[in-house]
Amino acid sequence: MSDTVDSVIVAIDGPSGTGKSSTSKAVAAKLGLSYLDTGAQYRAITWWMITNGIDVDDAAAVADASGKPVIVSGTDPSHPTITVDGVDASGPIRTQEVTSKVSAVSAVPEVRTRITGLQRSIAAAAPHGIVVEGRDIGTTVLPDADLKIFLTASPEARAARRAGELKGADVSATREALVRRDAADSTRKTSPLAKADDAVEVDTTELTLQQVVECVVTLVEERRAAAQ
Ligand SMILES: Nc1ncnc2c1ncn2[C@@H]1O[C@H](COP(=O)(O)OP(=O)(O)OP(=O)(O)O)[C@@H](O)[C@H]1O
Ligand SMILES: Nc1ccn([C@@H]2O[C@H](COP(=O)(O)O)[C@@H](O)[C@H]2O)c(=O)n1
Repeated sequence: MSDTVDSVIVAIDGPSGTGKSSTSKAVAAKLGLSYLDTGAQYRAITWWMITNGIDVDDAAAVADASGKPVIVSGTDPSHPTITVDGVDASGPIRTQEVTSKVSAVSAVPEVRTRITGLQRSIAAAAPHGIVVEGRDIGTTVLPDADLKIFLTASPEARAARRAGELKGADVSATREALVRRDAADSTRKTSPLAKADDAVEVDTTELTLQQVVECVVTLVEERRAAAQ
């Protein structure tokens, strides 16, 4: 376990729409831990590239600019925040344009090096431990995490969940878009979306959010008990 007695580092990875954010926030709130949405950080740097006129398909230009934006993540699970150069980016990072461009930006090695460093320093500073969610947390960012979870769900379930959020969205178009994004994230060379060998896989297709949260909380408590 991490240095402080009750401190715990939990890594939650998985494809898009499997419930990482909802689960991670609820688990962190229940256990008094900090929470970090790493996807929001990749979205934030993508938004900065777009608003500063950088062609996101030009990997060299993205790499050159990758050190410029100042990205700050607030880690309270009941009120997570993200700013870029001091500006609240929580709304703009959720647009369709950012969603369609984020995989190109997050595939650039210089971007990953920058954001991974940020993630590690946030995790190290969390006073009681942290739940960090993303695509490569268990494999690359925090390979020594106390507990690693890999969430999955069928593409149909994930598309139905997302389409439910985006009122009136077409489920099959939503399914195609998320499958395409997963494929890009899983096949990039640097730190692709992958399950760590020692991660616990939880298929959420038939589970309610509450059941998934209870499952993860139980796993954390088991790890804590085993470490006593
Ligand atoms: N087990 C579940 N059953 C039903 N709906 C769920 C479940 N888990 C999450 N959801 C809903 O599915 C949607 C997507 O969840 P969430 O944003 O947590 O996924 P995610 O894995 O973080 O997605 P992304 O990687 O795209 O950010 C949300 O509307 C959430 O309320
Ligand atoms: N650890 C991570 C987290 C995210 N990404 C990239 O960001 C995109 C957006 O993530 P969401 O969770 O907000 O959907 C995702 O599609 C990845 O391209 C990443 O590379 N590594």
